[in-house]
Amino acid sequence: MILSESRRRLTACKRVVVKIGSALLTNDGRGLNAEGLDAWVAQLAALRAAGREVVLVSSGAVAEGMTRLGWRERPDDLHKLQAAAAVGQMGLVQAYEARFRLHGLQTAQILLGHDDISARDRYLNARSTLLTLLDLGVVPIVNENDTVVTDEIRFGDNDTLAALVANLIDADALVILTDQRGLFEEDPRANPAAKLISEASVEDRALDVMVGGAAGSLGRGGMLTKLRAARLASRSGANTVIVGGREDRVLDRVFAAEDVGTLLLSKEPPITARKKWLAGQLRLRGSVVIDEGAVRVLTQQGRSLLPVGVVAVEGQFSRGDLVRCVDAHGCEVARGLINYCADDARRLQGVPSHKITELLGFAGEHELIHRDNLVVVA
Ligand SMILES: Nc1ncnc2c1ncn2[C@@H]1O[C@H](COP(=O)(O)OP(=O)(O)O)[C@@H](O)[C@H]1O
Ligand SMILES: N[C@@H](CCC(=O)OP(=O)(O)O)C(=O)O
Repeated sequence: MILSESRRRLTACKRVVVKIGSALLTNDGRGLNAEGLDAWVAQLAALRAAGREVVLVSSGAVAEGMTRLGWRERPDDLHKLQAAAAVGQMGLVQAYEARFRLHGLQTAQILLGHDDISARDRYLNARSTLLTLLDLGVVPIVNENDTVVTDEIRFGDNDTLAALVANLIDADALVILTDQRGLFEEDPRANPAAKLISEASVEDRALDVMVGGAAGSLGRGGMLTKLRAARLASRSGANTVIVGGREDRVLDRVFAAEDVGTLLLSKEPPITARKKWLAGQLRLRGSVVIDEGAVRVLTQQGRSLLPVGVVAVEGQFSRGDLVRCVDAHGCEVARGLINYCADDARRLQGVPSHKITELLGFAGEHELIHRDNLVVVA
C-alpha cells in the first residue's frame, strides 16, 4: 500500500486528542451505544499501548441524561439541559471507567468551562493536571462543565472544546469521530452522492461552502464547527482527522496512515506553529534576567527555568502571564508562561527550589517556568 506523505505524519503522533460526538455515542438517541463504546475504548487502549498519549473528549451527557430521565425531546430550557447533563455525565463516566478498567487503564474526569482555558492561571492548572495525568498513564475524559456554564460563555459543541484541549496540551493530532465517514463536498444527508474529501489544507477556503449543512438532531455543531475546530487546532500545529466512528478499527487505521476520513492539514509544522501561537496569544508582561548557566540549560538542554538561575525580575505580572527570559546583556533567550506572580518571583530569585515552600509559605511548583510552557527564541 502506498501511503500519502501527509498521512504518514500521523504514524509519528505522540500525543493525540480524540473527540466522540453525541450522534455517535448515543446510538441516534437510543441510550449509550454500548457496542460502539466497547470498540472505541479498545482502540483507545491500543493507542496507549502503542506509546501514544491519549486525551478523550466525549459528548453525550445531555443525550444520556435525556434517556435516563425518559425525555424524548431535547428541552429548550437551559436549566433542564443542565440537569440532564448532570444526570447523563454520571452514566458517561461509569460507562468509560468500566470499559477502560478491562484494559487495565485508569480514567479521570475533567469538566472544563470557558474560564478554565481563557484565564491564564486556570489555563496553567488545567494544562499541568492534564499533562500529569498523561504522565501517570491515566486516560483523561473531558467534557464541557455543562451544569454551570451560561448561554453566553458555553462552547456548546465539543468540537471547539476538543480543539482548545489540543492547543492546551500541544497535541500532534485531533481526531473527530462522528456519524459520517468524514467531510463531504456537500452534506451527505441532503445529497447521498456527495464525494468524500480525503485531504485538504485547513486554510482552503473552498471548504467553507461545503460545511453549510446543519447538525444532526443530537449533535450541536455539524461540520461547520468541525472545520472551525480543525483551524483552531492547527494554531498549535495539530493536524485534524474527521472520520466515521462506526468504521471498523477506525483509530488504528487513522494512525496507520490509511486513507480513511478527511485529513485537514495544519499549515505549519508544530514547533513553528506553537512558537507563533505562544508569541501571538498574549502580551508580554515582564522579564526575568537569567544567569549564564540558566541560558545554557534552556537553550542547549531544553530544561525548565528554575528560580536559582534568575538574577533579576522586571515588570508586574501574574501567575500564568507571558514573560521574556533575557541574558545579562538584555538579549531575549526564551519566553514562557510563568508559575509565580512578579512579587513572588522576586522573592524566589537565586533561591534553590527546595526552599520555595519555606520562603512563600505554600507549596508551589519547583520551576519558575516549566519547559512545556517555554519557547526558546532562535
Ligand atoms: N459537508 C458535510 N459533510 C459531512 N457531514 C455534513 C456536512 N455538512 C453537514 N453535515 C452534517 O453534520 C453532521 C455531523 O455533525 P453533528 O450532528 O454535530 O455530529 P457530532 O455529534 O458527531 O458532533 C452529519 O450527520 C451531517 O448531516
Ligand atoms: N457537553 C455536551 C456536548 C454537546 C454536543 O452535543 O456536542 P457535539 O456532539 O460535539 O455536537 C454533552 O455532553 O451533552
